Amino acid sequence: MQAPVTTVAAEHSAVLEAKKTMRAQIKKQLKAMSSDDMRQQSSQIAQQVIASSFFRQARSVALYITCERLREVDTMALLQAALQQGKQCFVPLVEDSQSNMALLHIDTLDDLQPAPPFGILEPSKQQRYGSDRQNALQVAGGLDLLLMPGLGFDREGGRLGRGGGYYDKMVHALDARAQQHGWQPPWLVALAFSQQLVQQVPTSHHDRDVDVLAMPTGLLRCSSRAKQHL
Ligand SMILES: Nc1nc2c(c(=O)[nH]1)N(C=O)[C@@H](CNc1ccc(C(=O)N[C@@H](CCC(=O)O)C(=O)O)cc1)CN2
Ligand SMILES: Nc1ncnc2c1ncn2[C@@H]1O[C@H](COP(=O)(O)OP(=O)(O)OP(=O)(O)O)[C@@H](O)[C@H]1O
Repeated sequence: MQAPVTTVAAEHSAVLEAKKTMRAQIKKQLKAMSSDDMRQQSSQIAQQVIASSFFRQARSVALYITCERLREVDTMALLQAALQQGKQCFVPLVEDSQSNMALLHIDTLDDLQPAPPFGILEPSKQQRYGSDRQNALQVAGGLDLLLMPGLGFDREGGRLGRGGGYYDKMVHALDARAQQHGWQPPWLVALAFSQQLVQQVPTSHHDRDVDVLAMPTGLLRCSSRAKQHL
């Protein structure tokens, strides 16, 4: 039987409220971290990822470019390793405030420039010679690996983002394309400081769990696919 609309709406607003509260709590924890702690954990996380089978085997990788203000796990060492190993690299370009983001191909760090309002480095839409950059939804065979940011995570792979819905929407599109062609969906790997691991994050129906949580102490295999194949 379908739940009455009012119950669904009440449940929805309870989840939104719980997300808001948890975002505020985790932001406080992140603010309390020293730069040394952040640097050290970021370097340990990068080492774990670089040594992993999902990174070594990936021909195409999408990853966010760390923003100091957002106090995220630093991805620079991962981007450099991926470029050096000849992997195809894709990074986010926010298109609008309706959860639309593109993951665009870059060849070098010089392809990035700071974008308002947070100064996050983003690729230009076009390459130097005017041609459009390839987008992760066009990779032949599908994207292999998506390294994701977020605020809070749990051992089951639950992920609490910043509320923009950008990654939810992108993952949905990547999964749909993989399914349409009978390809493996990309490995979803979230990068997390130890301060970001919580008992359980509140989730809505559109939130997709990640496969792996990369933490300074090791890789947590969350999904059954990760437990079986990694
Ligand atoms: N490094 C990085 N790049 C990314 C994301 C991200 O989370 N991290 N995004 C992921 O979606 C997209 C950008 N979307 C964003 C959506 C919301 C907020 C946001 O609300 N930020 C702050 C406000 C910080 C401030 O004012 O200093 C917040 O969390 O309160 C930031 C980015 C694409 N690129
Ligand atoms: N697949 C989707 N298509 C369109 N809108 C979506 C999709 N997934 C989520 N959204 C919208 O995005 C908004 C924010 O969702 P939510 O709070 O779960 O974001 P988040 O997971 O914290 O953000 P992000 O995915 O960018 O890290 C919601 O209003 C939701 O309706």
